[in-house]
Amino acid sequence: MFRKLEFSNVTFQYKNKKILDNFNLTIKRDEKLAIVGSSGEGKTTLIRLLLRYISPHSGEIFVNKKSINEIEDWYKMIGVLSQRAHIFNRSIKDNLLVANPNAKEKDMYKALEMAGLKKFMETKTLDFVLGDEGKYISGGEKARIALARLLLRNPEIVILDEPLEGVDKLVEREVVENIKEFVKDKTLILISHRFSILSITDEFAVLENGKIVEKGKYDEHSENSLLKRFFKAEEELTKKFRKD
Ligand SMILES: Nc1ncnc2c1ncn2[C@@H]1O[C@H](COP(=O)(O)OP(=O)(O)OP(=O)(O)O)[C@@H](O)[C@H]1O
Repeated sequence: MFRKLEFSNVTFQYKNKKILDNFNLTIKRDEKLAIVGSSGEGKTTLIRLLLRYISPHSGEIFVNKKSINEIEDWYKMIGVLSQRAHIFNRSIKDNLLVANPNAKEKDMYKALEMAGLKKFMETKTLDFVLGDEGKYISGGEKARIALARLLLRNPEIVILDEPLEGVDKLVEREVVENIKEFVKDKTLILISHRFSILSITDEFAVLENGKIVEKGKYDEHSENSLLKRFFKAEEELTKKFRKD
């Protein structure tokens, strides 16, 4: 059972470019944390480290106080929704069975609906073939198939990288509510620029210059923090568009 994830003095660089620099972060079971940072700060790099696609150049990542590399069922524990989900040239059903071979059709329809694909499914059956890399469906639909897959997998730790990518505003609120319900008894790491989804986390960690510079509830962040500047910028943009 997952209890604790710990990045301890992790340093990672691509060629000469340092991305993470003595990075420290602890995430406990059931915590719901958003990682906020400007583009290129290393949020996706963090996910790749967690997936063990890359390894720290120094420092270590611990899961339940053991090295992440020693956790045998790590891939069962975590589920990642990334921006580059792989869609197979098979039916919707097969694309979902990859996540959970025991899933029943009833569960698949429920997961598709929770992921915001109710309307999409009104004209299709589970046998609909998605095409090579999902060429018969839109980018947003691909992202939501990937979300449905994650819902069916039901991992202990959920990592969401821009989960609302391709979700249009009309169903956004519903999808956010569904994700909120889904992660209620799970550990969540969320990366997003969309403010509606950030509301499902309890805490925000701000990534800047390879480190977490602030972590805490919204009110605990300083007035001039990147987090508050992000929120303010979004608010001002909304106001400006309303006016225009
Ligand atoms: N394979 C790679 N080789 C070299 N540089 C890379 C590689 N992958 C990413 N980078 C660089 O590392 C930095 C961090 O990338 P990363 O994708 O982790 O950022 P991010 O915070 O997720 O950005 P965004 O919010 O735009 O998705 C970026 O400057 C990026 O250009």
